[in-house]
Amino acid sequence: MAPELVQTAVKTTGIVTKPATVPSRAYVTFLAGNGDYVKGVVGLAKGLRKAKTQYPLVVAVLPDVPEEHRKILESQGCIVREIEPVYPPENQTQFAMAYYVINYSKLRIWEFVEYSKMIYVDGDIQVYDNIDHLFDLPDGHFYAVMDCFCEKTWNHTPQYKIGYCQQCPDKVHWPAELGQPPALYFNAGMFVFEPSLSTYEDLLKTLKITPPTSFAEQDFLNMYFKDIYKPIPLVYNLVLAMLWRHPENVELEKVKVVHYCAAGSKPWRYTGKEDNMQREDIKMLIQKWWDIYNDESLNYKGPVAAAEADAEPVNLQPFIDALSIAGAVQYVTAPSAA
Ligand SMILES: O=c1ccn([C@@H]2O[C@H](COP(=O)(O)OP(=O)(O)O)[C@@H](O)[C@H]2O)c(=O)[nH]1
Ligand SMILES: OC[C@H]1O[C@H](O[C@@H]2[C@@H](O)[C@H](O)[C@@H](O)[C@H](O)[C@@H]2O)[C@H](O)[C@@H](O)[C@H]1O
Ligand SMILES: [Mn+2]
Repeated sequence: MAPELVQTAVKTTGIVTKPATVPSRAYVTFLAGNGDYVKGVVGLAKGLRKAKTQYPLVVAVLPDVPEEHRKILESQGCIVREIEPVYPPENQTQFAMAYYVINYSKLRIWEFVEYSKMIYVDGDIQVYDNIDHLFDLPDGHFYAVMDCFCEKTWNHTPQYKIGYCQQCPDKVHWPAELGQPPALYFNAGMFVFEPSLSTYEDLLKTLKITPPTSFAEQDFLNMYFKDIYKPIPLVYNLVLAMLWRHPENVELEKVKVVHYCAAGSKPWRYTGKEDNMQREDIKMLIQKWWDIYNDESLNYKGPVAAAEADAEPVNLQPFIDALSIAGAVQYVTAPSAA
């Protein structure tokens, strides 16, 4: 696959720069641990195939992802790349919800400079329609969908306490005495970005002097990209809580990307017991995820098989004859046995 070849070239020269080649694009996700998130990534790989994306899926794996899981992902056509964990400033992680600290490691994807543009998606995201057109968005910006502040995971914030949410800024106005309303804030489960070594180095340098906060790398990325962030429609990352917090903003039949981030909504762990998990739309979306995960016709068939599946059989003999007559090709003949 071209990206891997480019990647090898970059590694061989040792000079990691943006190769002056045709822009290369890929989806990228992040996998940590030896648990069941690997099912999320398998589902994502099959969903992207069903949506007929023309780009590969790179999986940035932490060292604790077992070889068996890596093989499963490679068998589904994923490009598996090991990354080192990224930890926030020493002994300050108590400010971030422990569950989220591992997500700082997502920052390593800015180092994937063999790709000119990437779309990051969490492993608990499913892509139900082709979104390749997002790669054509103008460079120089950070594209992501706005988040919602109404779930109790936000109960430590002033906006939650006064009932303010950017999804409905006219419902509860931001009080002047609190100063400026919060800048537009994106959900970091899906975003369109340009890998860059200078940005990567600056991200890590800035992280070293930025105390962790509740939503860990999501807060950090919102702070870092505040000036170039451009919201994109929620059809590109439906944060499930929007269904019960802001139903007036959701046209479910138009949604292209679903983010299973609400408590209890990870399809591969779904029990239906948590709040909102018995909703008909939630049950439909869980089934929709499983239909893709269980669809064997969506399994990766390999580059050759895939090419053969589409190509007419070709008789290469006339081509070889023409080449040998023209003397264009000096076939290396095996040395005589004598
Ligand atoms: O044990 C874990 C936790 C998280 N992740 C990865 O980190 C992402 C962010 O975590 P999660 O989606 O659970 O956060 P949420 O979007 O639910 O807040 C996941 O989608 C996975 O890609 C993982 O691979 N293993
Ligand atoms: O590490 C912080 C995480 O923050 C985000 O999840 C949050 C956010 O969506 C809140 O709005 C929800 O209330 C909450 O449940 C959910 O976990 C990203 O989806 C995830 O990838 C990751 O960056
Ligand atoms: Mn997620």
